Amino acid sequence: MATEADILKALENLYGPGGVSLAKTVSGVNLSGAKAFVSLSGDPAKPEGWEAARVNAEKAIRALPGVEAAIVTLTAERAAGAAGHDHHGHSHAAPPPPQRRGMSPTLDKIRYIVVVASGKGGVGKSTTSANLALGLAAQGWRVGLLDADIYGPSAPRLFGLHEKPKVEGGKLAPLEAYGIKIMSMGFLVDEDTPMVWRGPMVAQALTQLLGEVAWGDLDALVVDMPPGTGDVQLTMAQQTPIAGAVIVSTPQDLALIDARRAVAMFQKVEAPILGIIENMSYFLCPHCGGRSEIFSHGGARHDAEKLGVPFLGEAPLDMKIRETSDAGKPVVGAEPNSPQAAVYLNLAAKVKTLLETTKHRAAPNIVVG
Ligand SMILES: Nc1ncnc2c1ncn2[C@@H]1O[C@H](COP(=O)(O)OP(=O)(O)OP(=O)(O)O)[C@@H](O)[C@H]1O
Repeated sequence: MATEADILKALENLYGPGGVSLAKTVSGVNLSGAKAFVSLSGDPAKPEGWEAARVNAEKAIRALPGVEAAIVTLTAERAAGAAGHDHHGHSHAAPPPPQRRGMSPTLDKIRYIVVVASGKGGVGKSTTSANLALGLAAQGWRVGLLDADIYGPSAPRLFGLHEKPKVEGGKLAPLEAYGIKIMSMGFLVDEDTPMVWRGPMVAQALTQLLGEVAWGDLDALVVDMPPGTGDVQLTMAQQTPIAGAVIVSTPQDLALIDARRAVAMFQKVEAPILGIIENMSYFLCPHCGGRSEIFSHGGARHDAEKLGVPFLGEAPLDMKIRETSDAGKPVVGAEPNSPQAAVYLNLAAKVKTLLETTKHRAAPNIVVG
C-alpha cells in the first residue's frame, strides 16, 4: 500500500489555481488497505479550478501501486471576515447535476434518516441534533449522528471528540459517544482549519460523508444540516432519502422568517416535515428556577399552525444546556434525569412516533463517490 509520502509525491507536480503545488495543500490523509482519503485546502473563490484539481489528484493517487480507491475532498481556509463565508448557504455556484447512481449500501441499513435544519445559523441546530440523537438512543434505538454542517462542524466540540476516524474495510468508521455513532467533517480535517465549502464542493463532500461511512444497522441517522436554504441545502435535501425533517427556530421574527424558508425548501423536494421546535424559547434562571419570556414567546407554535406543520415543542434558553454542550457532554447524555434533558427526551419520543407513522416517500437515489 502507498504511504502518505507517496501520496504527497504524487501530488507534487500537480497544480491548483494560482499554480500552487497540490502537495502543499494537503490538509489530511487517511489510509486503509487499498483506500486513500485525502483532503486538500483550496480557495473557495475558485470552486471550478479546485474541482478540476481535486479530480486530477484523485486520478494521480488512484494510479499509485496498491491503491484501489482514492477519495479526495476539498476544504478551504476561512479568511477572517471574508465575504466567502456564506453561512446562509446562498451559494452562487450552481449545484452539481444530480448523477444518480443508486443508493449507497451504507444507507440501506438505516431505517430513518432525520435531518435537522434551520433557516439561519446560530439558532441551536447542532445542540438540538445532538440531544435529539441521544434522546432517540434513550428510547432503545440504534442511532447515528452525521454532522453535515461543513461550514462549522460542531460534533468535535459537542462530544469532546478529537481523534481521527479509522478506516475499516474501505469505509470510515464513525466515532462513538454515549452509545451513538458520530461522523463529522471536523474529524477529517485539521481542527485549526476552519472551512468554507462552496457549491459543488459542499454537495460532493456531503454525499461522500453519507456514502463512505460504515454506519452499520441503524434505526435512525440524525443529520445536522448546514444552516440556510441555498442551493447546497436544496441539493442535499434532494439527494438524501429523508424520512423526516425537524426545523429549529428561535422566537425572534427574523429566525421565524428563515424557518419558513426552510419549511418551504423541504416542501419543494416533498420531504416530510416532522415539525418545528422553538429553541431559546424562554429563559430559565439558574438561581431561582424562574421562567422569563424574553422574546415574544410562542411565535414558532403560531407559525407552525399557519404553515400546517406540527409544533414539536420548546427548549428553554438555559445555562445547563449551553454549559454541557460546550463541555463536550450534551445534557441528555451527561444528565439524563435533569429537567433540561426531559425537554429533548420528549422531543425524541414525538419524533420517533412521527417517523413510525409518517407515510414515507420512496427513497431517491443519491450520488456517491
Ligand atoms: N437552549 C439553549 N440554551 C442555552 N444555550 C444554547 C441553547 N441552544 C444552543 N445554545 C448555545 O448556543 C450556541 C449555538 O448553538 P449551536 O451550535 O447548537 O447552534 P447552530 O444553529 O448549530 O449554530 P451554527 O449554525 O453556527 O452551527 C452554542 O454555544 C450552544 O451551546
